[in-house]
Amino acid sequence: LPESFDWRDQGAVTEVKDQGACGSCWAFSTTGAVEGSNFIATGKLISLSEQQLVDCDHVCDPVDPLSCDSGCNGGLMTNAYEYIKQAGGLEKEADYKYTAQDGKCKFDSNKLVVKVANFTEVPVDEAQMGAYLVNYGPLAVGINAAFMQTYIGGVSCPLICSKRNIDHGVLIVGYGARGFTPVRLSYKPYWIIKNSWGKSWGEEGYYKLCRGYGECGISTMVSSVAAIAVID
Ligand SMILES: CCC[C@@H](/C=C/S(=O)(=O)c1ccccc1)NC(=O)[C@H](Cc1ccccc1)NC(=O)N1CCC(N2CCOCC2)CC1
Repeated sequence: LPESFDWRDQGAVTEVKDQGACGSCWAFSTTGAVEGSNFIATGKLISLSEQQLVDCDHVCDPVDPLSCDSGCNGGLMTNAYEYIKQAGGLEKEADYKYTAQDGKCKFDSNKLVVKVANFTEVPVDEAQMGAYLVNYGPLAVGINAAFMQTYIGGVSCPLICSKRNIDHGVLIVGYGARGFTPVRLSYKPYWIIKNSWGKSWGEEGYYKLCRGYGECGISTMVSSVAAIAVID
């Protein structure tokens, strides 16, 4: 496994987006994972529609039927993958634009560009997450975002970030480690996380979270688009 890896260097990640005043983080995490897998499968980077998920995806979690995807009121990436499989795929961002509010479903099956054949939940520990990332592409993860609101840059490693209150969906696009020094005292491995709160948040929209401690529950709800069938 390489010491550091970043899917942005391969051109597999679209620009940082902004969900606005709408609890649709789950939809951005999902499109990010599908955009990455689609790039790996086709070499083409296509920005995909979160609004289609916000308006049209009301899939419920099979385990917890009360937890259904509900647009600006929250959702789960694993439910969203199921929706994409059932709906037949996703439209481009340009064809189904983001409005940051719940709307009537305007799905047009003639405009599908990407079809998800299958997805996997990644039940591994943080050490193996790097291998999944390198092999399958960016990972959609749930995280406790308590310390993200005050984040302004650098490697965040909050000591008391609960692993249980997972409340935000984001995308791991890579990993690295600050401080490659012989003494390795300041060696701080981190995950490179794409957020959906605009480019002015964090480091141009990105969050660096320390790696190896299961920080903020980063390794508890991990999923990736294992198999993607492409249209066009
Ligand atoms: C109101 C939902 C807010 C939204 C994210 C908003 S946010 O703006 O990114 C943000 C997050 C944290 C701090 C501040 C701001 N969070 C979610 O959608 C998170 C994302 C997530 C959590 C756990 C694992 C994976 C992904 N999902 C959730 O919070 N849930 C899934 C849907 C569920 N509902 C059940 C009843 O019907 C309505 C929906 C509620 C729990």
